[in-house]
Amino acid sequence: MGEEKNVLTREHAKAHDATDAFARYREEFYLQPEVIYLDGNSLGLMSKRAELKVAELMDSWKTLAIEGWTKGKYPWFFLSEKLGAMCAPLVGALEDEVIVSGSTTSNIHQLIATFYKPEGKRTKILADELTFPSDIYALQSQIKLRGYNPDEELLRVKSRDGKFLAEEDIIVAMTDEVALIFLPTVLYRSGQLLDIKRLTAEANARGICIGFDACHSIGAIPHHFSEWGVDFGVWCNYKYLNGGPGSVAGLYVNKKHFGIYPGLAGWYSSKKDKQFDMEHTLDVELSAGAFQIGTPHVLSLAPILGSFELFAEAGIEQIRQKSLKITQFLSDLVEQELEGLGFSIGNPQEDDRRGGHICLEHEEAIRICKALIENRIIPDNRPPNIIRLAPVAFYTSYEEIWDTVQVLKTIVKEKQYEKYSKERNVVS
Ligand SMILES: Cc1ncc(COP(=O)(O)O)c(C=O)c1O
Ligand SMILES: Nc1c(O)cccc1C(=O)C[C@H](N)C(=O)O
Repeated sequence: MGEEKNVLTREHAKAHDATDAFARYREEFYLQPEVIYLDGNSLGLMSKRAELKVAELMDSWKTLAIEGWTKGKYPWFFLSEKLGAMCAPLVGALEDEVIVSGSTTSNIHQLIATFYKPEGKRTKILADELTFPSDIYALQSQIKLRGYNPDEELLRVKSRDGKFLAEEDIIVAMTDEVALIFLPTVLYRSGQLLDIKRLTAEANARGICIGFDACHSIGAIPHHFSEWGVDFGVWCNYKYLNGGPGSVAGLYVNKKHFGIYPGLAGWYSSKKDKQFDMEHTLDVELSAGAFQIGTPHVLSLAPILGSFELFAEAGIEQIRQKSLKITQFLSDLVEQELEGLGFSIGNPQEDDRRGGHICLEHEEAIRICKALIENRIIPDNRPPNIIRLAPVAFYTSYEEIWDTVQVLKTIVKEKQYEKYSKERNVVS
């Protein structure tokens, strides 16, 4: 006799919520009434801490004006570095290996412009065919700027199944023609978590510079970039880090590269005590701060200040444990409650192979998403057939997960989705 699996019920969800150490953090966020928000992998919710810091930074502008650069509770001139130090534990780096600056894509440009050094036969950039389009556009344009043809120099490791990447295939592609490797930590559609440590070791062994786009892992998964020898990393702060729409992004550069001249230099690349000498010779900052360009977006930095406080209090390891438990609960409920309704789980099941969102596959993904939204459950969808559901440690309850799966069952059983068009929304 096979082991009888316990049937999960709403009572199980309630029991998990009753013992969830993160339940108390829900009151730290503005939860929309009667809404189950599962799109934190695209845009995180506003926290009351974030709101407070925006008010404080606005007040510093009001009361200090130009003196706000060096006076007040959060002197603006040093704010990017302060936030970098607060973010460092989330990527496993030294405080001065991280800076909060730019946007994800502009930081990709900055770091590829800095570290892509095509020479002789070593001219290729190794990426992958599943990576986020903005990453590819940035890589293509950077290759063109060097006078090379991206069709020849940009390599994209193929997926064997259209969902996942095999580390073996990536390693085989690390030939002596590769000048730089740029990969996601977590794939934005399938939620696959790559073996960053292994890939970095293999790249280092071959003398190839390797960087990662950590948009879908930072704030949900612990990293040890510095210890692993990762050369550089980029990420946005508006997803799991709840920094607000369009919030300033983050980047990491390993200390072994300190002193390198930034590919995209500006006066904020300068050593702090030299910047206002106004010399035409840039005295490059000996930290990740060298990869800033211009004046920091102070009011967009403000919410991140509040949000990072919550991460410091909660701890990324504890956040990951909640995330693993609640995404597993969602997966188990999908298997139990949605059998025979055309759904499949599209992300890896193993804890050490999955990120913070569940990739739920269905041929009617777009229309089911529209029906979920009408039921006030907020996911998003991605081609070809993916509904992304991201339970977030800080503000998602187990009972919300139970309710979500019940609504999914009703939407499909009653064919509620049939009333919607098959076209995706302009922003999805
Ligand atoms: C993996 C990944 N890389 C890059 C981007 C682009 O980021 P941004 O628009 O902030 O430059 C996103 C999200 O939009 C993303 O998910
Ligand atoms: N950056 C976004 C935007 O400017 C508008 C709407 C969504 C986004 C996102 O972050 C999408 C997200 N990176 C994704 O994984 O698809």
